[in-house]
Amino acid sequence: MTKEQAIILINDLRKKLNKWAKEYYVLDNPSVDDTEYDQAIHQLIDLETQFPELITSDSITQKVGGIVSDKFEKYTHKYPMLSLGDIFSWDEFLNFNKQVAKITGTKDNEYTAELKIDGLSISLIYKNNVLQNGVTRGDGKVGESVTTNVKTIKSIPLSIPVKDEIEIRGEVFLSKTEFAKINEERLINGEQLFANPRNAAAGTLRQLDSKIVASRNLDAYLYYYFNETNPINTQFESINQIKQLGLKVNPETKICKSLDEIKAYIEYYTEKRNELDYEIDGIVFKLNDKNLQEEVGYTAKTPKWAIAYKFSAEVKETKLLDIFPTV
Ligand SMILES: CC(C)(CNC(=O)c1ccc(Oc2ccccc2)cc1)c1ccc2c(N)nc(N)nc2n1
Repeated sequence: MTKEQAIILINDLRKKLNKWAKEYYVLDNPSVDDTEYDQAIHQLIDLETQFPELITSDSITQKVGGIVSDKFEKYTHKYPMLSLGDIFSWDEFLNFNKQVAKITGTKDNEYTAELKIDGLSISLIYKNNVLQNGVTRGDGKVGESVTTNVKTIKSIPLSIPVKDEIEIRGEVFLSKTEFAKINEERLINGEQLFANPRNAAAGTLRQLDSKIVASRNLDAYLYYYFNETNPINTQFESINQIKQLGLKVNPETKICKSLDEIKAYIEYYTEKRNELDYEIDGIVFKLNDKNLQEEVGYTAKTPKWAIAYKFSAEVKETKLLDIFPTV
């Protein structure tokens, strides 16, 4: 095969594989079966092995990991990764809304409601269409560059169809199903078990061997979009834009236009959380309008236009007999 023929084949395979990967890992709606996908990826790997000069950093073959780092480089966030104030009751939410109303002039504020995934925060920097960096939150100002590991997360695309420099942030997590699989394997190998999906995700993302990271199916839901060139006016539109770019957003996200809708959302997910295949530790409410967000402003560490409504820590049912077998 000539190099020219290989270039045509490689580009066709990459286009197909990127589309199929997005359908499978982001939209959870595959259009081809695993066999067809696996055949195409092996054909691409063979071609890239024959013509290594045709390998590009955003080729899907680069998502399989294999680089072992000795440490992670520090990375200073262009904008701080802020944290959230916590509340634990409906009365506290009413008080939060009252504080916001002092600035916005109305108690009928429009909020987005977003599930608070129990994972770890990540910041993705794309420039010239390509994923340049994946950085942990760290202390909010300086994080660790875990780009090699982030690239192995199947639902995070290595390229997006926009050239601007864009920062997309969200939560990396392990599903309950994946967490159980990993701990089962560790039990068989006599390794120490992870305490919960959050610890397992954090331990995995900070693995120095990206092959191990690729073997554990980390996932991510993104919720923060920042594009200096083309800013977006509402939080809900930002999430839509993230989705348009081919990244994964949480499908339970809604706009709440009244206190009744907010109360209903809280009640619904307080029950429904046990049915989700990922752990959540609360709900994040954000003033939807970005101009109002800037008016309400920030404290040193948190926005004053967002709040985390935390669920009471799950009380694991423990039977008395488990504790006092002689009872
Ligand atoms: C709201 C924000 C704190 C993100 N926002 C920011 O980090 C942020 C950072 C600088 C901003 O603007 C500034 C720029 C320069 C200086 C100061 C602020 C604005 C927002 C946040 C934090 C955790 C979240 C979580 N676990 N789940 C969901 N669903 N949403 C979350 N949202």
